[in-house]
Amino acid sequence: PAKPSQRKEKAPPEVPALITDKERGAYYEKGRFLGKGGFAHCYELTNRATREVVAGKVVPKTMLVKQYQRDKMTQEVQIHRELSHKNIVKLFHFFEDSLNVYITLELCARRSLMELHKRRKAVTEPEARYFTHQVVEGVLYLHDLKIIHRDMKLGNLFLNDDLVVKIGDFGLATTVDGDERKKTLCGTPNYIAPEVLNKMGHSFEVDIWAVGCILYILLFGQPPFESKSLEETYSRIRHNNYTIPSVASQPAAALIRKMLDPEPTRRPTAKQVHRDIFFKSGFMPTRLPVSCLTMVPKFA
Ligand SMILES: COc1cc(C(=O)NC2CCN(C)CC2)ccc1Nc1cc2c(cn1)c(C)nn2-c1cc(Cl)cc(CCC(N)=O)c1
Repeated sequence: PAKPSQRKEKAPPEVPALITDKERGAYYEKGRFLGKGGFAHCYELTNRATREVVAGKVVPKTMLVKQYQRDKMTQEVQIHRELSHKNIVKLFHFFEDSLNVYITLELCARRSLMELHKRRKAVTEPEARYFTHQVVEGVLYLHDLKIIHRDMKLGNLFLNDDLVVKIGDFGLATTVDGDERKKTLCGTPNYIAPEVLNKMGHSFEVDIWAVGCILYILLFGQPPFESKSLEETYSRIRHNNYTIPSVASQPAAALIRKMLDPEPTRRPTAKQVHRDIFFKSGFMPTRLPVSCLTMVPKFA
């Protein structure tokens, strides 16, 4: 068997205590480990000069030996670095040293909607409106720029100290030229749309499908097509086999049904979702207390 040092995806990167961005003459002190995803490990990095704390994604160059791996990372950064919106994680810098490639990103100190979901399960409808509305504003910004995220999921919806939602991880994102339908997707989105499974070509509508899954989980505490096995989940997606609990409000049920329409062209655009009656059909908080991370809020 391969020696541990040769085992590819498991070896954590060798990360120097002081990380140097030679081109900019910037130095970062490595802080605590925040988590890992794909080939990347993420740490809190403190800029030595400004004392600003950022999220630093570190990818060992040993993971980027094949050209397609380098190309994928280059595309992720090329797309992400151009973005500037309150509901999109900011990408600050991208640099390398002899061992690793580094990406510095906006630190979201309250982690992501995944951790909130694990702790709270279903949240109140005002909270679901609050979070989903911000996700839709971020998706609207991306779609206006002809960018499809393609991997919208709770773990990629980061939360800062004010519980503002920030869409991150553009590892599966792509740009659309004209009316083309994308034929390939290298990776496995979490809330995968039927047209991707059926390889019928896909476009912006896959992000709307994912937002439908996200709203469903926030309101009902579990994914709409959740099953014991991936095959069973895929079968339920192909058959559009899900139910909306009777506790759902009519506007919530109607919006979810539209976003989870098996026919992509019948799904609402991000603009139409943004204007949907669901966001006006009840209280929409302008901000949330951090206590929402752990307990049901008492709205005055
Ligand atoms: C202070 O900010 C954070 C703290 C934590 C945290 O407390 N993680 C603990 C660390 C200790 N272990 C035992 C439990 C998780 C996690 C994430 C934080 N912030 C944070 C993390 C961030 C970002 C912004 N902000 C961005 C952008 N990309 N990533 C990013 C990148 C990777 Cl490769 C992996 C993960 C972990 C998955 C997750 N959803 O937590 C995140």
